[in-house]
Amino acid sequence: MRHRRGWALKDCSFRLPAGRICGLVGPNGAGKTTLLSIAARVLEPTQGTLGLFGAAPGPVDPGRTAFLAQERPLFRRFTVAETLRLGRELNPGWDQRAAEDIVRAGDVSFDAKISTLSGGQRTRVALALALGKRPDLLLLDEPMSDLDPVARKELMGTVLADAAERGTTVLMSTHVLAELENLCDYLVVLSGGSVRLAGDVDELLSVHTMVTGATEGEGLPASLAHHSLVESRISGRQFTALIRPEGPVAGPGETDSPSLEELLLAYLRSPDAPPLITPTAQVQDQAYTTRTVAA
Ligand SMILES: Nc1ncnc2c1ncn2[C@@H]1O[C@H](COP(=O)(O)OP(=O)(O)OP(=O)(O)O)[C@@H](O)[C@H]1O
Repeated sequence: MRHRRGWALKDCSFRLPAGRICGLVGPNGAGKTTLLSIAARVLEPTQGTLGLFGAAPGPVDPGRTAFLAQERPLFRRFTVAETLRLGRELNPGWDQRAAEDIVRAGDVSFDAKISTLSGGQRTRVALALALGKRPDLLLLDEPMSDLDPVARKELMGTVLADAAERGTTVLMSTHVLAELENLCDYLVVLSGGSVRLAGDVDELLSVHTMVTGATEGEGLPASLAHHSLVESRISGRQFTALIRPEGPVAGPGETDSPSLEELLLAYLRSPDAPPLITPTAQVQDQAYTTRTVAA
């Protein structure tokens, strides 16, 4: 996706298997909203293609995708009840009860006008609208940003339970790294419009190792040079490094598995680290990658 100021997304190819809950992480301006908007067909990419639901790129039933956009676009003059009614009339597979349950759980009045709702309440209604559609693909742009901690847990629990029951694929951007651990089983990290990391969370964690120990001289131990270095920090005479081992990790220092938050922080701090796209996340079919959509 190219804007007048330059590329918002470039060399951005990955595959998200069906039924996975995928966290989309990256610094401000990395291209997360752009990617979600392309997936939701709100934006047409300048180049490249998007394939949905295992089909070759082409028209898809818009009812199969729901998008919770960052600005939560709702009609301000509608009441909550009218908003849900709109959802019901526009979507053949609409589930009124599921949508109402989400609104009710937040004690939001069905008679309240959207313009009078708080940011978090608006997010709740927008999420009710998205989940009421019963989508196969749920695209969430920073769903937790204006929710209080209790509402976050409750609503993300609803999303997860719903996805588990119906096999929904979820792609969710967030800056709340600590909470991703309990939410996602798949991950895409963007930086500068490109994919830095993509794949199954367990697989990504298993191919990385944290090493800590005493520095050699003032730097990292020479033995670490045999591995791919993602990030290292030196504090006094101690170092901490996140590596992708290229064999057994020998030499001084203790090794440990990184937490998901440690893994993500290391990649976010080091945009020049070598990218890693695991085999399940690689695009196999050339048709998905090269066709020019619009001049
Ligand atoms: N309509 C536009 N015109 C010009 N540039 C744009 C436009 N929309 C987005 N961009 C640029 O594209 C890049 C990616 O923006 P995007 O909103 O996708 O980032 P993001 O990862 O969602 O950021 P954030 O975490 O701040 O929400 C940014 O550099 C942004 O300035």
